[in-house]
Amino acid sequence: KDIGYYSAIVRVERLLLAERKMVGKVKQYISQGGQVTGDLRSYVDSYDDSWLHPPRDDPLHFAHHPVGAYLLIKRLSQKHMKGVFQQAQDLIEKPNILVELPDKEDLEMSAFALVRLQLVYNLDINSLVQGQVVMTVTSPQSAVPQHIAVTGMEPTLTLDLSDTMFIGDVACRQNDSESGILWYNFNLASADGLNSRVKALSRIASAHSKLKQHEKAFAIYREALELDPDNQILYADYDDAMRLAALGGTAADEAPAKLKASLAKSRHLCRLDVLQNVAPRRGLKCRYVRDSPDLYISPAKMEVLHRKNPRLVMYHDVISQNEARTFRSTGFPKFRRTLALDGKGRVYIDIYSVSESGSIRDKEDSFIGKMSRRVGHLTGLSTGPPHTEPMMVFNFGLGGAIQHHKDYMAEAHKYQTALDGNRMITFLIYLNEVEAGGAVVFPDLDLITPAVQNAALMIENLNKSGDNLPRSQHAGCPVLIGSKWTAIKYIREFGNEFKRPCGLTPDE
Ligand SMILES: O=C(O)CCC(=O)C(=O)O
Ligand SMILES: [Fe+2]
Repeated sequence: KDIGYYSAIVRVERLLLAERKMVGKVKQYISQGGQVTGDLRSYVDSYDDSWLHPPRDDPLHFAHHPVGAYLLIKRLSQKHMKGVFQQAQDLIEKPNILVELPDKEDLEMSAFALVRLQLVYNLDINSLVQGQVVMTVTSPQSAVPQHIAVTGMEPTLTLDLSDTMFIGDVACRQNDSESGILWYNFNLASADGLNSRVKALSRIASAHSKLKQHEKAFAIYREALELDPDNQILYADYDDAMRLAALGGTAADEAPAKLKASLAKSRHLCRLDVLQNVAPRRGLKCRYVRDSPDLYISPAKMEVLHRKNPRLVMYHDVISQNEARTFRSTGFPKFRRTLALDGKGRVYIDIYSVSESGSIRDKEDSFIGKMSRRVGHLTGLSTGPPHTEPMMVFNFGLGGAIQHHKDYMAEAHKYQTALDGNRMITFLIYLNEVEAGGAVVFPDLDLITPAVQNAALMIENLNKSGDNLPRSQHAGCPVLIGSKWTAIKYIREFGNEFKRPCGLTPDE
């Protein structure tokens, strides 16, 4: 599937609105004495009315909250919902509310988004099941972990034991058994009877077995068998685990070690960003630049974040609120799942990098052409033909992020860059404000760049001699609350030989 509800939050927003509209209309119809089928009736009756009245400052709040988005997708991915929506549509005729409903993959991947967010931000699962986003922070100074609330409690956004069990199962299926155990442990701690206790234990044991922690797995199977000595399935599972251990491993490969290690590189910066923003943001240091004649009338406000190797500059107010909106609506119809590029120049889906994006050439759209030229004016570089990449517009998905990477093409697939030269400069424009998460971080520089609406981040990927700057590697932190939109213009080397000539020394 190349689009999905989990891979762009804007789709969840639209789903939320479609559902809200449908429920409102049906309730009105019923209150006027209209008759509806049982399915439709029980659906609107069980719809939580507080979802009809979101907080005034964020009408899309339930799509912007990770638990809200998960619950919405869960509710509407149930098989009978298609029929329910069809019935509602027949009653109402106009306006058209029928939308493509989420499917099993959307549900699975929105559960996995919760796994990722929990992992990256060290979220407290006991709080998350009550709709509260709370980070667990362990500091060297104190033995007791501290809890820092990012959002308040939300009684309408609660997860039950079947949700946490499902989320644990999804984590294990996506080869993150360590996270799976955390979620199952919640079930174990909240088990209210023998059956649920045994069920949680057997899931935990099987996860340990997958992680090749065989002794631990055996001990937990034995604990479960003591509670439920006649459970034949448990015996069979225990047997399987012993056979696997004897064979020296498991059939399924616990693969994400590499992915998780790469995640760990930027994780502490992502956590720090959210923690800093719980406290008031620090003041910014700006200066005005007039590097190009086009900027004499309206100079750009420029903030140097890193002087060299690589040079990183934040330009403030490069677009207006209206232009940000036009960017978003121009990009959306072209959206497809963003693919990652491996070291050999092949594309693949990275389950830890979730966004959708679309690319638009300057010639295709006059607004985009105008924005490209503005990027040219701001950077003093050529963004026009013949050597240019189309503008890219992104919206991140649930827990959407981008794993750390370098924007230039490495040696291995230089052939891809032969026509236009390598990606010399990345110009990243923030099209909205993200409530929590979504910062761009530079692990080698220990630097967090905040997402500031209408501002742009300029990243130098190559030095003036065209050498790669590996310290430019960066990651986009997972979106914790809100929705993240960006536009990116990658500026190539060719066509800019005279605008950005070699420096006086090779390392400039
Ligand atoms: O938007 C972000 O957070 C970073 C995106 C990025 O680095 C890229 O697409 O090259
Ligand atoms: Fe990048």
